Amino acid sequence: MKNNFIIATHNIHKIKEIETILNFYHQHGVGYRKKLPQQAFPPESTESYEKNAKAKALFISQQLPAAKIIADDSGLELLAFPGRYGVQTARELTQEVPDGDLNDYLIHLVDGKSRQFIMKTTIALAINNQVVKIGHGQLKGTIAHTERGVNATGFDRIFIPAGESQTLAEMDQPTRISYLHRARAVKNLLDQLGEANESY
Ligand SMILES: O=c1[nH]c(=O)c2ncn([C@@H]3O[C@H](COP(=O)(O)OP(=O)(O)OP(=O)(O)O)[C@@H](O)[C@H]3O)c2[nH]1
Repeated sequence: MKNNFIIATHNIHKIKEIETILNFYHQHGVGYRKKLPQQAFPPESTESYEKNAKAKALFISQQLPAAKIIADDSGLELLAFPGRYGVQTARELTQEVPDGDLNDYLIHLVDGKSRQFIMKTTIALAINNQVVKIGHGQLKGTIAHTERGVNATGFDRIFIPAGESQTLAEMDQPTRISYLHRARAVKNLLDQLGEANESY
């Protein structure tokens, strides 16, 4: 069955990526701004991806109770800096690199150190003010020495999945999607709903 999901986030890049991922799995999604005026989401906690994803999904579900609301929380974990980023990635990176180039910053942050990272996503589905499913996804790999690839933007230009030599942005779309932390979380959620099988 093709589901119509509403994506609860203020991040337009995230909306586009989740729309693409859902289409890849023969599903459909649009940002909440297609249904509601812009909202001020409650502040995120520092405790867990799951708590933040649930809070964002429930916040929009309260206003659109009949809809299937999905929200994710994602974070970067670096082996070289175990205490940094993670659930606070958006806040910490915004403070450290206010208007700058995040990729350039990360490339040099790990110079001379372990370049290994894990990107994690937790995605929550809320319907009628209740969280009904939680999906998880992660990608392990290394941070490239320079940005590479034109098939995607953002971290995809510096993330090299473990066992690969190309960045995500150098890969074709099906291969790239198979590695994306957010796509893996969406797939995990759809699997739980019985909506994503290998025949797609
Ligand atoms: O290039 C990227 N590709 C990605 O795939 C990705 N995933 C996360 N991030 C970064 O991590 C922060 C936390 O993300 P986050 O889940 O807290 O979302 P957010 O605060 O931007 O939006 P919202 O969903 O909370 O409204 C974001 O701001 C980005 O700096 C990414 N950057």
